[in-house]
This record gives sequence, C-alpha cells and structure tokens, in this order.
Amino acid sequence: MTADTITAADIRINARWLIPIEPCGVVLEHQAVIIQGCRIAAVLPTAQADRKFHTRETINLPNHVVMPGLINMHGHAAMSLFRGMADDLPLMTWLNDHIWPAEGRFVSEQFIADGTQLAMAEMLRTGTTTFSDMYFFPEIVAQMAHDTGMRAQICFPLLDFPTVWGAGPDDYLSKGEALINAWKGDTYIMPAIGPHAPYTVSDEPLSRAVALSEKTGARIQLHLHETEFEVTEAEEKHGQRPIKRLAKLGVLGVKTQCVHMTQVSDSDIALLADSGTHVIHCPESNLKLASGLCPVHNLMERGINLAIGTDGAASNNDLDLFGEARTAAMIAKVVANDAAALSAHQALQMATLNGAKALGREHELGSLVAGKLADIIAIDLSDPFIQPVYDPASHLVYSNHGRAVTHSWINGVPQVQDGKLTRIDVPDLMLRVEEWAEKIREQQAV
Ligand SMILES: CSC[C@H]1O[C@@H](n2cnc3c(O)ncnc32)[C@H](O)[C@@H]1O
Ligand SMILES: [Zn+2]
Repeated sequence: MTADTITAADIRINARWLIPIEPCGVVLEHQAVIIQGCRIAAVLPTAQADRKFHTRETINLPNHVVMPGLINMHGHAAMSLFRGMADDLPLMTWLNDHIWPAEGRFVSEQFIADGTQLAMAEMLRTGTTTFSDMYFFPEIVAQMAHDTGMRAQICFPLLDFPTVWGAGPDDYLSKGEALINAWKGDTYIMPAIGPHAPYTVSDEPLSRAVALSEKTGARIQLHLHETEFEVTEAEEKHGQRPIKRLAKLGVLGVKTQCVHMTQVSDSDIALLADSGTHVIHCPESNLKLASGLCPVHNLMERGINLAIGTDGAASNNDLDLFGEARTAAMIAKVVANDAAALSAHQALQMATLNGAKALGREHELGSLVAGKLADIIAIDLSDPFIQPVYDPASHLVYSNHGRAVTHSWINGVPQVQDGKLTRIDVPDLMLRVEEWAEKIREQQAV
C-alpha cells in the first residue's frame, strides 16, 4: 500500500449529510468539501480527506446538510422596501394603482441601494448565493452585489414609457449596453436585458433587445403569460398569444428566460421546447396575486428547463427560496393530480442546477462537483421542528425554512457564519430601512 500525497488547500467543510445535486437524488453521509481559492477542489468521504488534504481552516458541521447555494432566478430586489405595502390585490390593480405610483414617488438611487441591501441580507440568510434582478438603476444593484460578493444576473429594464431610470427605449437600451460592457467577463455580475412584459414593450424595442442579445451574448428575461387577462387582452389587440408574437420577433431561445407562464397551451409548450427557452416559476407570487398556476409537470415532461424565483418581496412576501421550492413542490402535485409530480430532490434541483442552466453557467455553478465554483450552503437540521431525520432532502423541502441556514460561501468567501452575515452591517441597514418605512407610511397616511 502506498501512502497518499497530502495536498494543501484553504477550507475543509465536514458535513453530516451532503446533497451534491449532481447526480440528482443522491444524499451522501460524512463527507468533506475541500475549497481551494474560489473553487471546489474535492468532495470526498471524511476518512479519505484526512489522508489527502491539509487545510488552513476546518469547519465541522455535525448536524448539517451541505449543498450548493440556491439560485433565485427572478426578483426585484429593492421592492423589499415595499413589503406588505399593498396586499390582497390582483396583478394589474396592484401594479397600476399601488406599485407603479409608489415607484414613481420613492425610487431613487438611495432607495435602490438600501432596498437591494435589505434583499441581499434576506437572501443570504436563507441560502441564496445567486439572484436575478430586474429593477431600476441596475448599475447600482450590480455594484452592490459585486461589493457584497453575491452573484447576480442584473436585467436592465426596457419599457415603452419613461420611468425614474430612463426616458424611453433608446435611453434604456443605450444605458443597458453600457452596463453589459462594464461587467463583461465578471465572475459575479451577469448583465442581462429585461423587457418588462409583452404588454409594456412594443415590437421595435423587443427586436432591438434581440439584436443586443445576439451582439453581446446577454440573456433576456421577461414576465410572460402571467395572467389570463394578459393573454386574452393580447389576443384581442394583436390577434395572437403573446408567446407567438415573441417567437415571430425572435425573442425565444436558449438565452431567454420567461417568468411566470401560468397560461400554457400545447402550442405554447411546443414553442418553448423547440426553442430551448427557460421558464422561471414563481409559485408564491402567482398564488398571492391570484395570477394562476404554472403546469410544471407538463413543461418538465417536454424537457423544458424550469428554475425558481421569488419575484419581489411586495408580491410574495419573502425572498426565502427554500419556501419557494416547497410551494413549487406542493402545487405541482395538485396541478398534475399526482403526488409524485415534483419530488423533493427535483425541487432542490430547480432551485440550484436549473437556475445555473438558465444562466448558461451549469458548468461552474449549481452542484457540488470538483472544479465548480465554491458557492456552498449549510443547513442545521438539529432544531426540534425538523426532527427526526430520515431523509434530509425531504426535510429541506417539506419541513425546513431558509432561516435554518447557518453557513454560506460564495466564490470560496464566507458570507454567513453561524447564522450571521459577514459582509452586511445589519444594525446600520435596519436604521436606513426604518427611515424609508417612515417616509412611505407618511405618504400612505395622506
Ligand atoms: C421595469 S422594472 C420591473 C417592473 O416590474 C414590476 N413588477 C414587479 N412584479 C411584477 C410582476 O409580477 N409582474 C409584472 N411586473 C412586475 C416592478 O414593480 C417594476 O415596475
Ligand atoms: Zn417580477
């Protein structure tokens, strides 16, 4: 027997359980994850790690599951400052009568900075390591995510009409192209194009979005088929379903992510499947706004890649992706009339690897495999509300909530340690959040 060569590395995480996501459906026990720099050097049984690696730091997690960081594929981060401001309303009333007026009144660079930081604090604490954002002042969101060390797809807004961030399509597209160029090749920030929805963006800017995507490689994310009203109104106005119009304009494809898709006909499924378009499922926002239910099972059967998003905190009303995975699993079963429709392992895959696929980064994110980037989380299963443990994957989806996350690393850098954020000053953030709440309450009282 020959002695193993000892390799030096940075961090060793000893985990009671490990869910690598790849291969799907596997739970390993007594595993070590070795991190060297920003990457995973190895995932191996602890006894083997003892013989093969010497690390400068070891973290023992004897009651924990370790898994890849979650990828929240759709949201409007700074809307966290509007959490609970306008509840129990359908989408168009919520937008037209409450959210858009409030955005006109309050959204500024400082609002975006503070609201985004609040959202990042919540996402990090609940296991998200990568998020997708579609909101105003995307250059500020990108800078904040980068400074904090979170990965983020930053979709710049594109609409027919002026907003606080732009005068109209020309302005949005030129600012957006500058954003894409500014972050080219960055490991954390993935700039993308965010046409708001088919009912707010006309054909010409949509075609220009496609051209910009082709020129730069940037992805496109848009709200699509969110409600029955959206589809029937478009049929009256354009004589076709919105997705058909998008297909003709060249919007669909492997670089496009359609958010919501609660209204799905057989021909819609064919368009999505044939083009390789990704669907981002936001079950809690769809439930709360009574928008409809995405037929996840039918889409999965056709091989369509489905990832999960929370949407903004004003329509959810939290950014806990574990909760979202649970809701996704629950409603998939009812919609398909099949208790096996979306298993716990499949829900976890949607919240990790499928998000990485939608971003085009499945080769380096979304699973715990040697060589991938070290975006890792740990969840403590020792609390009474998740005992006893027979199957940790079941617990993560059906019994857990994100607040059981105790540790996270992004790019090998610790972000959460023993449940505490390492890179966000929470007391200072709370003071700024309360100042915004005062202003918003004052305005609501008028
Ligand atoms: C142009 S920035 C994004 C824009 O979208 C609004 N928004 C938030 N949630 C939804 C949703 O579920 N459907 C459509 N639009 C939504 C947000 O308030 C911003 O104005
Ligand atoms: Zn949205």
